[in-house]
Amino acid sequence: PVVANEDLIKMTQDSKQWAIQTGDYANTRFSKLNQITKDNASKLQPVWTFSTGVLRGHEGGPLVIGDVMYVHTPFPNNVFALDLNNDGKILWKYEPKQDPTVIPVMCCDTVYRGLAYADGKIFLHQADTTLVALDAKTGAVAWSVKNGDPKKGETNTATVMPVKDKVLVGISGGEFGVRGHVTAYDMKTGKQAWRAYSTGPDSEMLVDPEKTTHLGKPIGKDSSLKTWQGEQWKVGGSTTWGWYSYDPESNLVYYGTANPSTWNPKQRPGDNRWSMTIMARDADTGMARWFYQMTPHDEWDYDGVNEMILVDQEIGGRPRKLLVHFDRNGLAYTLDRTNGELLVAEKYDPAVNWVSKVDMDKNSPTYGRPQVVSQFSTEQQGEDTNTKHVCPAALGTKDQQPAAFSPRTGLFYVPTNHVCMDYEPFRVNYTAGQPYVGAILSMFPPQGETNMGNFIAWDARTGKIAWTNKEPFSVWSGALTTAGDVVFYGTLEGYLKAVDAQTGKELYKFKTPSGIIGNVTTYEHGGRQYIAVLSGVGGWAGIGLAAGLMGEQGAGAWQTAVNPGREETGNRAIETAGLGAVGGYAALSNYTTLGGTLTVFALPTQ
Ligand SMILES: O=C(O)c1cc(C(=O)O)c2c(n1)C(=O)C(=O)c1cc(C(=O)O)[nH]c1-2
Repeated sequence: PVVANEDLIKMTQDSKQWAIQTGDYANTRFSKLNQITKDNASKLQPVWTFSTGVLRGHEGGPLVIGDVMYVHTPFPNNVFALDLNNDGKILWKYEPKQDPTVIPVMCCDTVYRGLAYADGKIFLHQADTTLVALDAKTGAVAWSVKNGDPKKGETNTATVMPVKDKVLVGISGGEFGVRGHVTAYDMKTGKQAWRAYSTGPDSEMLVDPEKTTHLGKPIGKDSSLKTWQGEQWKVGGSTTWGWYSYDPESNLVYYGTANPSTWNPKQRPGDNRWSMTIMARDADTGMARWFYQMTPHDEWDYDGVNEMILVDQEIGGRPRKLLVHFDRNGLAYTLDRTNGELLVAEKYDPAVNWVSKVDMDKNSPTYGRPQVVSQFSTEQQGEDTNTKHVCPAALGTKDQQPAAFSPRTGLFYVPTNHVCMDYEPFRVNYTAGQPYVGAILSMFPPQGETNMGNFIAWDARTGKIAWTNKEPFSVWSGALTTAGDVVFYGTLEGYLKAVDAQTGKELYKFKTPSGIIGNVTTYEHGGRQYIAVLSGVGGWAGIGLAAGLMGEQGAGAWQTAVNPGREETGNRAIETAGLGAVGGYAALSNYTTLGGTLTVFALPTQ
């Protein structure tokens, strides 16, 4: 057996540090720190700031390891080690040289969801898929390896997941027909240990047709190949650009796969397995234990990559080991994480309309499948037909912005999008390294409403919303919850907000220099609790600002680059640029502008 990385597990249990992007292996984003409480949070103040020098979208957050904070930037993926004993003085920086031609191959801004730490090293997975191990003390390169090829559309935005003696990484490029995979590299040397594809032959997917299960049944031989026409799985997307969780007890890693390519469902008949799937794999070998495909034969771009939150709660009086997942498709799933049994699947936004419900009858032939409402089926409405008012929009009821869980309230705190879309699929041909999208989109709030976001509290045992805070825009920032019964999140206009975990009541807000799409973190240093967040507007929702697509010229350039032969013109060009985000989030430019800044908050000292 491999020696467990006890070190990192211990560090994630020490709330003074923030040792992994997800807060802990279970992805709860809960901190035991309790100096800041719901009774004093109104007194919070910004106490220090740091400019990253980079303008585009800043996702993820800083790590705190001992007395050092590690801050990353989007492309070009600079890394700063800051001395917390010396007002954030720069101890070292690492500035990788990357070919800028990777920028137009990134679908949804040049974001990076943050660094990882293990074994005295900082792990950086660059936009161009170079994975680098840096000495945490000096910034010297220990090793580096290439995980993909941007010339084929392969890029990276996800963080690295260190598990035991390996680091696990995903790949982006679903909008370029990239075939998704997860790859494990040896932590000490960078040598590849295993790679598990999301689609294709059993041997390349690391599945056992008899032992790997789907809803309790063996997946059988060639389970992926049988659900694609011909060799479409080779350019069928199902990338792995989201968050990873790990359960040391079972040694299973959990993550989700993204949309099948193209976005035109008529072009790829079949269930397109295993796109849109929650996967549980053995961390040492990569062998799959169980799968659950949430959206077979996707018709809306509802990537299944959002975080899997591992919690132990009682359901029906019985303690269960749960996996809770807020999917892009608008359904929140509660599963038994040991075997993939489906326990709860409910809408976490009442606006969701493409699905009536998930079939929960174990004896039904459609068990576990969403029941699609034909009016909102982009396949049934047909190619070159604009299917109107589908909710949620392609960016989902939630996208990459991770939720948090408090064991004190038993509730999940979920940053959400409250956005609908019109979706017109059209025929595209595959060319390596070129956009392979095949749909024209526009986005807007649900009919009769104006708010494009909600921040909600969710009970995963019952599948019910506990409370909702309306937000003018999608909440694209990851939540944090603490033992002080406070929940923190950022908004696209740039506010850092603290709310009461029980009621959602707003306790504090502060407008940072730019829109927030980063994840809120906390740490303790010198006996004081700090709250840290990166601002810097961007991501898919903020792509209009981040990539300069707002005006006619910017939108026009986007149309030629992404929709060649199917360019929209005039107002419609602006409305549909950035796959609908430019029009949908146009009003954001009234509130904020670009710029990467770290802002750190604390209570005043007496
Ligand atoms: O299919 C893919 O490979 C892929 C990659 C990414 C990415 O790497 O950021 C996003 C998406 N898809 C996507 O569908 C999406 O909504 C999205 C939002 C964001 C973001 O950071 O704001 N990235 C991505």
